[in-house]
Amino acid sequence: MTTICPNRNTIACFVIGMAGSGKTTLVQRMASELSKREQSTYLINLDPAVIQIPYEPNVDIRDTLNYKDVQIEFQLGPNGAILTALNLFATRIDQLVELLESREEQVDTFVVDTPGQVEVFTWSSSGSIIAESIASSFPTVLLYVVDSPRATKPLTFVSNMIYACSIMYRMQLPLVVVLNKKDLVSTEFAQQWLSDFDTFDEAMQQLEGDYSSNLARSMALAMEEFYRVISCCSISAATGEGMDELLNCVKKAANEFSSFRGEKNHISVNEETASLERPSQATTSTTTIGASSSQETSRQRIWKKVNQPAGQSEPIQDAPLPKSLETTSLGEEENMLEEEEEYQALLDQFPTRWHSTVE
Ligand SMILES: Nc1nc2c(ncn2[C@@H]2O[C@H](COP(=O)(O)OP(=O)(O)OP(=O)(O)O)[C@@H](O)[C@H]2O)c(=O)[nH]1
Repeated sequence: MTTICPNRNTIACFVIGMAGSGKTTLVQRMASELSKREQSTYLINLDPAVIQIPYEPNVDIRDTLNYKDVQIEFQLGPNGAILTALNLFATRIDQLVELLESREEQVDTFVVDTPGQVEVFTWSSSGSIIAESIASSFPTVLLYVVDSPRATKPLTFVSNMIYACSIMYRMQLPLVVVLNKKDLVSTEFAQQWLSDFDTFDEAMQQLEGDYSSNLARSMALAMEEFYRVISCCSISAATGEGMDELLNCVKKAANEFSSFRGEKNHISVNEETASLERPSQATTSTTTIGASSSQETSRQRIWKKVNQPAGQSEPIQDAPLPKSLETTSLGEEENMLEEEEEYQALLDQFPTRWHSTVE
């Protein structure tokens, strides 16, 4: 018996949060702070719609596909195009994981920047697939970035916390709440509201009588357990203040991930091989992880997930697969090859160019 990832030292951090909260600035800051500590980072941009980023990503979704082309090709609005771009990217997640595994020796932290439309990543099947696939190989942590000046309003604060809580439960990964922009506003208010309901209640009393204030108070009360288990830190991604605290929180969360997965993921060596196998090599494996059916390859599982309706976290067991992904007998090989080519042609509409500054 062995485990998938608990002993791996390279940590993966997904930086998520509302638009404008400072995710991209934080990714850049993490790279520079870790570099000062002689630790290397590997940066991944998953926002297909971003025009300019202030760091040089090692992997950039924009190299894989053109967001504008997706919008025109599938006649989609901006959010639909981001979602479709992520779906297409998710079909290649096994390549990404393989690439990250090949960089493991040189890299201390993978930092993943996500789209500003937070729900597009956190509530889509492709977002889960990408996060789960990386978490199946590396200790993975979610950094939920909060725009602190905006969160000074109690209602915005509690909405942010409910959102963070729902993301943690949906993605099943440890989460660190990062109160950003502390150079603009003291974040003490948030630390107090998180640790002491009475102080939050006092702030809410100023909105007394408002329907939403009563709701927010009861929600805050219900959230107390969540507040107890999450870790929280205050930083300024712009100035670098608080980064020591953040990096400590990341380490603790990664340890928590490792000990949790260490207990959960005791699976046989065959199963481990099957879960990480490249689709073309997956022919004789007879084991699988979790709820997936017994002879599924990783590509089959991904295909099912990408095609399942939004909001459905478990793969649909009988979701239609392209024939090329079904288990086939030797007699069907010719057909399979044809359909494999069709499938590949679909993917090849979007030129892939992984580039790496680590090399
Ligand atoms: N003062 C201050 N400004 C910050 C800080 N972090 C980010 N900003 C500013 O906030 C704005 C948004 O920052 P981004 O890093 O682009 O935020 P984002 O979450 O990646 O934005 P989207 O990609 O649109 O979701 C920029 O003008 C940043 O310069 C901070 O710690 N302090």
